[in-house]
Amino acid sequence: MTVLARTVEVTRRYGSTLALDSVSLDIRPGELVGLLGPNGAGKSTLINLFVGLRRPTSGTVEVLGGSPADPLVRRGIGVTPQESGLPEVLRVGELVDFVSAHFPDRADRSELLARFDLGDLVKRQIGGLSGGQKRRLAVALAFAGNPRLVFLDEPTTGLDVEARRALWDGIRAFHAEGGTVLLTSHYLEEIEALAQRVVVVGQGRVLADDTVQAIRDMVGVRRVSLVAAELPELPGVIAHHREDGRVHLVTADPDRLVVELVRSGAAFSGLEIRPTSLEEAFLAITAKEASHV
Ligand SMILES: Nc1ncnc2c1ncn2[C@@H]1O[C@H](COP(=O)(O)OP(=O)(O)OP(=O)(O)O)[C@@H](O)[C@H]1O
Repeated sequence: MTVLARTVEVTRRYGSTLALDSVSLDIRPGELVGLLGPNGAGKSTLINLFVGLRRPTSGTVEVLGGSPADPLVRRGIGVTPQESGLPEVLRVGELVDFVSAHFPDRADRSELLARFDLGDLVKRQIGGLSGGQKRRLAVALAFAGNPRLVFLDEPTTGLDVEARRALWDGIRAFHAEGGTVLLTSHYLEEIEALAQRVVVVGQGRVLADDTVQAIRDMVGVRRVSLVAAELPELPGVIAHHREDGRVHLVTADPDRLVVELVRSGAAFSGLEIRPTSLEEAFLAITAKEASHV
C-alpha cells in the first residue's frame, strides 16, 4: 500500500462555516507529518474526518484502504483528540488495560508506559495525576492497540519542556519502528523537531505541503533584526516585534528594507539578516494568501 490515509477533494461545512475547502492529502507509510495552521484553520476537522468522528460534506476519506466509518479499519489506527476526558477513578494500569482490550493486537503495558515516562504511575489513580501526566497518558493510549497509523491533535498542549520532551521521545520511538504519524501543533519547534513533512493549512485549505526547509525556501522571507529606539514605517515589512532589546522585521526583500532603513536616517546598530523560523515563513504564506482574497 503506497498510501495509508488519503483525502480526495474533501470539503466540510458546519452550517455556513467552511471548515475544509477541497483538501486532497496523502499520508504514506512511515511518514511523520506535521499539520500546522492558526486557530480555526481546519486541523482538528481534518483529523476528525480521518478517524471517523466526522463525515465529509463532499469528497472521500480513505484510511488503511477502507473507510474510517468501518470499526475494523479504526482498529488499525490510534488517536489522541485535542481534549480528552479520562476516568478519574481508574488507575493508570487499569485504563491502559481497558483501552487495549478493544484491540486484537495489544501493546505491552509496561513498555507503553515506560515509553511515555509513566512507568512509575501504573498504580496511581488518574484523578491524582498532574495535568501533564494526564496528557501523556492520553497520548500513550493512542498507541495501546499497536496501531500502524496515529493521529495526535496538539499532543503537547499544556506540557512543560520536560514532559514535552518525554512525549516527543515516545512519538519518535514509534516512528523509528516504522509507525506513521499525523500530528497537529501550534508549537513550531515541535513540528521542526519531529516532522520531516509539513502541511500548512489556512482557512480550510492546504497552503503548502513540503519539507520544513522547502517551505522556508519557497516563502523566502528573511528576518532583519537590529537595535533601534524608534523606527519609521518601512516598506515590505510582513511582521515585526521587539524582543530582548532588538527589533525583528520579517520581509521578503531584505535588501530594499535595509536601503530604506538607511535612507530614513533612523539611528540603529547591530544589523543582522537571517533566514526565518517556520513561524515567520508560515506567517508570510498566510499573509500572501490573504492578499489574494
Ligand atoms: N462542531 C462545530 N460546529 C460549528 N463550527 C465548527 C465545529 N467544529 C469546528 N468548527 C469551525 O470550523 C473551523 C475549523 O475548526 P477546526 O477546529 O478544525 O480548526 P483548528 O485548525 O483545529 O483550530 P485550533 O487550532 O483552534 O484547534 C472553525 O471556523 C471552527 O469554528
